[in-house]
Amino acid sequence: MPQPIIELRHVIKRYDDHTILKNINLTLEPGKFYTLLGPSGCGKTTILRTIAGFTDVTEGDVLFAGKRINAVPANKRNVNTVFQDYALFPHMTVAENVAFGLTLKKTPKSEIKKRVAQALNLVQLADYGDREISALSGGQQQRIAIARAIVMEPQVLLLDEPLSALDAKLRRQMQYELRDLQQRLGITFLFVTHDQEEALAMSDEIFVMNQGEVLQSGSPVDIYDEPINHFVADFIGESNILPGKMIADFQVAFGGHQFECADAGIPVNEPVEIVIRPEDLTLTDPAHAKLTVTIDTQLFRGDYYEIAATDSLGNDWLIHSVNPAEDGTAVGLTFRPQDLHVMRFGEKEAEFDARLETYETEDETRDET
Ligand SMILES: Nc1ncnc2c1ncn2[C@@H]1O[C@H](COP(=O)(O)OP(=O)(O)OP(=O)(O)O)[C@@H](O)[C@H]1O
Repeated sequence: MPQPIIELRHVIKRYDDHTILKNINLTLEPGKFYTLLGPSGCGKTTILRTIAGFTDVTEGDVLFAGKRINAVPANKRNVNTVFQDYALFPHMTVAENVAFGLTLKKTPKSEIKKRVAQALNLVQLADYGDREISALSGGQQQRIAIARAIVMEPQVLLLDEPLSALDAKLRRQMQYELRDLQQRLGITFLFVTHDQEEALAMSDEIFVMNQGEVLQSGSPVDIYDEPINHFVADFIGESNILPGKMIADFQVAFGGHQFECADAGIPVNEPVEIVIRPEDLTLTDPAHAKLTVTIDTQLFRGDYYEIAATDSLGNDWLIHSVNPAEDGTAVGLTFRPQDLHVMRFGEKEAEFDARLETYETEDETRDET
C-alpha cells in the first residue's frame, strides 16, 4: 500500500456532553475518490473539518503524508474545501474569485493569470473569467467553487455535499464531471453525501457512517453486495431484510424454509438477518418455488415494476421485475444462493472481513472440487 495521504487515528470529537465522532479510523491513499456516506447529523462534515483544520479533535491524531498535523493551522495544510453553499464572493468576477487564494499568498500576477486560466479550463468555463458570479447558473457556480479550490493545487480536495443544490439532471452530469476531474488531476477527493446512489456511482471507496461511527468501508460493489449490518443494507439501496437462522455452513433458514447460501463461519442455530436485493428476485410459478408470496401492489418505474408482496409468515417483500404481476395472486420467488447475504447481529467490521475471506477461499475450493 502506498504511503497514505490522510489518516485519522482514533479520532474523537466531543462538544460538551455530546460525542460527535466516536473513535474514527480512516486511511486515504493518494489519487483516489473517497466518499463519506451517512444520514444527516452523523458527523460527515465534522470529519471534513478536522482534516481541513477548521475543527480541533478532542482525542486522536490527524496525519498528512505520515506527519501529525493536529496543530497545523488550516491555511498551512495542503488541503482545500468545496463547501455546500459554494461560498463564492458575489461582488467579484469569476477570475477574481478563482484567484483569491493565490492573491492572498502573494503569488506573482503572471502566475496567477496562468493558473486561473488552467483551472477555468479544467472546469470547462475557460471564457467565463470576466463574468459576474450572479450571472452564472447553479451548475456554473459549482464549477467555479471547484476551480477556486483546485487552483491552489491541493493534494487533497474535500467536497461537502457539493451537488446538493443542483437539479437531478445537472447533478448526474456533475457526477461524471467530478469523477473525470478527479482522475485527470490525480489527487485525493473526499466527498460527502447522504445520497447512496451518488456514493455508489462515483467512489473508489465508501465509508458508511451512522451516529459518529464508520460502520463499514469498502468499494461500492463490496458494500452493496455484502452489507455488514441492517443499517448499511437498508441505507445502501433497497433491500429485503428477513430474520433467519444458520442451519450449517452454506445453509440458512428463513420464511419457513431452508435455502442454500454462500455464507459460512457462523455458528449453527445463530439468529441472523438475510438480505436479498429486489432485483435479485425472480417471479415464477408457485409450483416451482419454495417461497410463495401474495402480490399486494405495484408501481411502474420506467424500466421495471416495483412489486410489493407478503409471504405466509407476514414478511413484506419488494421485488423488481421487468414483467408486471396481478394484484392478489400468489407467485413463487426464486433467487441464487450467492444473492442471499447473511448478516450476524452486532458483527464488527474486522470479524466480518475475516469471515468473508474465509468463505471466499472455501468457495474457491468448492468450485475447484
Ligand atoms: N459547533 C458545534 N457545536 C455543537 N454541536 C455541533 C457543532 N457542530 C456540529 N455539531 C453537531 O454534530 C453532529 C454532526 O454534525 P455534522 O455537521 O458533522 O453532520 P453531517 O453528517 O455532516 O450532517 P449534514 O448531512 O446534515 O450536514 C450534529 O448533531 C451537529 O448538531
